[in-house]
Amino acid sequence: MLTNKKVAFIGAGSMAEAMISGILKEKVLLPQQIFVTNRSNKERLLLLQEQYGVKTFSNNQEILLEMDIVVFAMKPKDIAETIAKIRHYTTEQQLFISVLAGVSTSCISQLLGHNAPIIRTMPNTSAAVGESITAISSGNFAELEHLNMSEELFKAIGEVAIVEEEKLDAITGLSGSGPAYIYYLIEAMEIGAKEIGLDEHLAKSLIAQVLIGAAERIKSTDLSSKTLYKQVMSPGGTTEAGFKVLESYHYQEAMVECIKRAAARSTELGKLYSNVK
Ligand SMILES: NC(=O)C1=CN([C@@H]2O[C@H](COP(=O)(O)OP(=O)(O)OC[C@H]3O[C@@H](n4cnc5c(N)ncnc54)[C@H](O)[C@@H]3O)[C@@H](O)[C@H]2O)C=CC1
Ligand SMILES: O=C(O)[C@@H]1CCC=N1
Repeated sequence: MLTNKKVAFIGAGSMAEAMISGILKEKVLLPQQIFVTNRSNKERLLLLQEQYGVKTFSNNQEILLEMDIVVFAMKPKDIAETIAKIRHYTTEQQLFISVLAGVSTSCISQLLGHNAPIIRTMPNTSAAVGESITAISSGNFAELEHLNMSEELFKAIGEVAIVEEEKLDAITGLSGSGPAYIYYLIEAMEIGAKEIGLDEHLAKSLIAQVLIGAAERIKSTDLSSKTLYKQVMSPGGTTEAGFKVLESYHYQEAMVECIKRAAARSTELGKLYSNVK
């Protein structure tokens, strides 16, 4: 479906790079089908050009008219300004894909000023190792073919879940930001490991395998997470002793509130930066 399609990435940050590297690794697109632009950092574009063989462009927005798909990969705060600059080089025949937190497809439609199809998505940085979970939703004016094309693109960087757009803010708070919560946990486990005298490299590999094992387990069983952690916990044993400390710090409540706050922030970002009610 993506054969001969030209895809432009507007914004060459970490998310765009994670996507580009996965897409090329899986040969979903060839380097010459990918065009990337960034606001100011020319070195960044050069680096992507050298590393991935993709084409880059700047100050040449006319080239956008040749694109079949335009991926918005800048920060939400930059969406209105970006679209104001490029909208004259866009058409209703193109597909627009957004990875932006919070920004709705109706907002993007209004900023574009025409009825091009828009797909809103929420990947995560595990895309860099082909393990993103990307939620994709069919937004304004999008047909099944646009959803299918987007699905093909995002399957290159991991798994895909097709959802309704109204779920996207919640998903952003859970799985878009999710890798950061896990890395924070890992950092804490690393500090703990050091304090009990374990070597840094050994600790890192132990922690990584604990996470991989737990993730595989949760995917392959119908048992609840509660049952799984209870299976680890022997009465009067080590895990129970550790859990008592976690409970005294309200660890679980903190994570619940963290996810709720991140999801609410996604909604706020949409309102803050869209300039559209
Ligand atoms: N980093 C993450 O974990 C995830 C990020 N996202 C979303 O992806 C988007 C990008 O995030 P990151 O890659 O982390 O940000 P980033 O800050 O690394 O990259 C954004 C890039 O966009 C460029 N940019 C801004 N305005 C532009 C314009 N008018 N034209 C061309 N380039 C422009 C900036 O110069 C910057 O290099 C955000 O909207 C974020 O909500 C979504 C899922 C996960
Ligand atoms: O922190 C953020 O706003 C972005 C969206 C999801 C992950 N990173």
